[in-house]
Amino acid sequence: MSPDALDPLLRPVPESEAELAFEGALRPQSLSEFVGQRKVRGQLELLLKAAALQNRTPDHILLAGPPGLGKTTLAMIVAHESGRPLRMSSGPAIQHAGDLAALLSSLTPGEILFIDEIHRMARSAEEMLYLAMEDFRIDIMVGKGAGATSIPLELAPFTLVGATTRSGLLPNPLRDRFGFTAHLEFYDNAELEQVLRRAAQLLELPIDGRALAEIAGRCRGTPRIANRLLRRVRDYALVHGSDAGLTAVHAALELYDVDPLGLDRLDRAVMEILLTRFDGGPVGLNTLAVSVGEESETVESVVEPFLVRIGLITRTPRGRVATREAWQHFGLTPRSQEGLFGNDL
Ligand SMILES: Nc1ncnc2c1ncn2[C@@H]1O[C@H](COP(=O)(O)OP(=O)(O)OP(=O)(O)O)[C@@H](O)[C@H]1O
Repeated sequence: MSPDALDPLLRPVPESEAELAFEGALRPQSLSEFVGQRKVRGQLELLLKAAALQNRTPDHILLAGPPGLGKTTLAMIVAHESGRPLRMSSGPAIQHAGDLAALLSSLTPGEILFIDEIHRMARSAEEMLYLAMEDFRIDIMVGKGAGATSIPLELAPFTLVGATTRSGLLPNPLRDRFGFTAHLEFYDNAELEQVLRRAAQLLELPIDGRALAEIAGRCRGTPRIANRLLRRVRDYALVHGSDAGLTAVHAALELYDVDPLGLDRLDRAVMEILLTRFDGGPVGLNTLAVSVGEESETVESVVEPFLVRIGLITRTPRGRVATREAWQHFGLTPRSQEGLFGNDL
């Protein structure tokens, strides 16, 4: 199952044209509008200013972190702040070195090239990218076998902004060619309230602070989910002719099955299997993924980072282990007391 198949309300990727338009309308345009990630903002600001002062293309940038935390938004901001055009592509669209060659050779001088999910690019294209990033040059192979020759092709200088939810999957030579890697973290509740306040203003939705705080606490530390929950609360208030207050928030989130911790169906499935079938672990990630009928990549990049962050599971050398808080949250009791908690291992 891909992230597309997750709970429609909480899934990390947009599901429709309407959703994309909604996201687009709420996207911050500048670093100063971008909420949270203070360190990353400061680092990017310095990098862009230095490039502007030297009148050169900014260094290549890698944005790493779970879905929905603002990687695409930051790529757009980099282009906007540096006054350069933006070209957008994605790893899965680059299946052959030829796809990448066509893309790179069509760039205009100084263009920002955004490659989302860069870890999913074809291996042959990755190798071509090394040279392109370093020397703004590629070698095009013509012919096959003994008669094959390579023709060098000069490229216009460009800045690559790569985004990945799995930076560990990138080969070192590729990772090393980025001048700067930003690791995006989950947002805290105060930051999410700020994201929500800004979105409510843009949507012209009157909503009080307690309602915002309640949504902020249930959106998996993720701005995309925060905005999506806000939209459901707005729908609820509209249909019921009510205020978008705490009552509407509770009713809407209950209707959509959003857990008080913001856990979605897949989070809950992973936790329940870990607690009930494996008695709290330790258990390997692949076994967990197979048990919930999910790909390991989705469990590792979408589910696990959040569960670790809120302290429901810990990673140990022997596998994933449920914490004391996990047993409490699910109202379950461990079968045996021995070696159950991550802290005790
Ligand atoms: N720091 C932020 N401040 C305000 N809004 C944000 C912020 N980060 C993300 N958003 C909002 O969240 C939504 C999702 O952000 P974005 O598409 O940039 O995430 P992403 O990390 O690229 O996700 P994916 O990995 O799934 O492509 C956008 O609508 C954007 O407006």
